[in-house]
Amino acid sequence: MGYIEPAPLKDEKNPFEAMMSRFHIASQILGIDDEVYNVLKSPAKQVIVSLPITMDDGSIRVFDGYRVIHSNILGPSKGGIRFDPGVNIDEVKALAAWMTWKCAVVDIPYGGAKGGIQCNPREMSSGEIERLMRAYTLAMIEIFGPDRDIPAPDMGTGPREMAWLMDEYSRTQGMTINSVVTGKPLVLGGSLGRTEATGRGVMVSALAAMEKLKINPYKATCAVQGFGNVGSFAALLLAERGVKVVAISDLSGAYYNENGIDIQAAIEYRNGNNGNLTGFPGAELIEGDEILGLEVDVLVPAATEDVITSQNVEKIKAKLIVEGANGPTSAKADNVINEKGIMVAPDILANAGGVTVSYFEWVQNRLGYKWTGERVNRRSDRIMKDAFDNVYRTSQEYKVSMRIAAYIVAIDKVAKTYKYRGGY
Ligand SMILES: NC(=O)C1=CN([C@@H]2O[C@H](COP(=O)(O)OP(=O)(O)OC[C@H]3O[C@@H](n4cnc5c(N)ncnc54)[C@H](O)[C@@H]3O)[C@@H](O)[C@H]2O)C=CC1
Ligand SMILES: O=C(O)CCC(=O)C(=O)O
Repeated sequence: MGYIEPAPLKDEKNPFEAMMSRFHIASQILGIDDEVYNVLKSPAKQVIVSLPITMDDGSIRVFDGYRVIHSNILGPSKGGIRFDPGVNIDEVKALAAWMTWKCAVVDIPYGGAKGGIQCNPREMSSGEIERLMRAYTLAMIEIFGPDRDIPAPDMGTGPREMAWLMDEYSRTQGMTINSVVTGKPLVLGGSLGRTEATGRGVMVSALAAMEKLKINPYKATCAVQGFGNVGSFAALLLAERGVKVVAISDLSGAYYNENGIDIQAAIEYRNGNNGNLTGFPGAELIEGDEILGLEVDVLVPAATEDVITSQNVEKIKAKLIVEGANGPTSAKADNVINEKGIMVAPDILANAGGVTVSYFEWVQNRLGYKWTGERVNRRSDRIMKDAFDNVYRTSQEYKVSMRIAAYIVAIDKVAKTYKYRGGY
């Protein structure tokens, strides 16, 4: 490959730039040719829609909706839908590309996509959210499809929203097509294990990394930022394996207990408290950002992008970072982390348990058959562990960080597949 200037990092907190900077480094190491580089860096399709919704008070509000398909080289594109006030096109582009790399790292036959709506679901009624989800589905009717593009949950969405999407899509087709979306409720063809899957994959990655670092889980401490789907299950499953989770956090603040937090109690509290930890009595309230600088063995950022940046990376004391969130670490912070010798199980590896079980859900829907939870967990654990070992081996072989190694594994697979397919 001829020398290609890396996209200059104009804005450290721009997730697409962060993705591109790692993509560039790994592509250079692999020496992929210019043609493939240019194909892989460019999202295949970007769709932006305006969604007028009748609110409960009778007024009409217009929401911006996005879907970006980064690549369908490995198969139909796959990726979640985010409901958050911060959603924007650069974020969705980065998240879509990360899906491409993630599916390749765990070797499942999907390309990458992501969608989102700029909205605040915490301030909307269930009826307003349902109308928004159905309008978004109709606007994307030409994009979605069980062999084209298959959405799933992400921040701010869950099984309820996926059920509405499946129903709206099925109405337009005149029959029930449950394989158009994953992360559905069990009664609609959801898979056992999908709700916990991303957190479970984080736990498997964390234990695999602790083994390499010779950290005994029964003597280890951990802090988990974000207490939604990913963070709460990661915390619960790590605690079940002996790790002392001393801190958790969400948008309401961070909660610290040096003796370890009862995670099951925290989940029950959150579920009965409008989905957040405000007033959680099992720990002391500390400043939200303090969670990143705690004296712990393992740090699990499981909230959102760019929480670890050049501004706060020096404060990190953990020996291991396991990224439950997508893009929690900025590209600038990577250098400091590497200099400090902190191991990172990167997002495109550590949080791939969710899409892995989404794949199992899609397979089950297409077979019209249900797997047991035991089968789902056994197979996803094996995929996650094999992927971890592969990325670790690659990092040793190329003498690079686990993050760059994960990109090398992914780009190599997608680039080779592109070459075999040819004809572009
Ligand atoms: N749900 C899934 O299956 C997957 C999610 N992810 C990623 O994991 C991350 C979290 O997603 P979910 O758990 O699904 O979302 P969620 O909406 O269920 O939970 C997000 C949690 O993070 C908290 N949060 C948001 N911003 C925060 C901040 N600045 N500081 C502290 N806490 C904050 C929220 O209060 C909430 O507790 C996102 O980056 C998402 O893209 C990655 C793979 C799959
Ligand atoms: O389950 C899926 O298909 C995608 C989940 C997701 O959006 C992600 O891994 O970031």
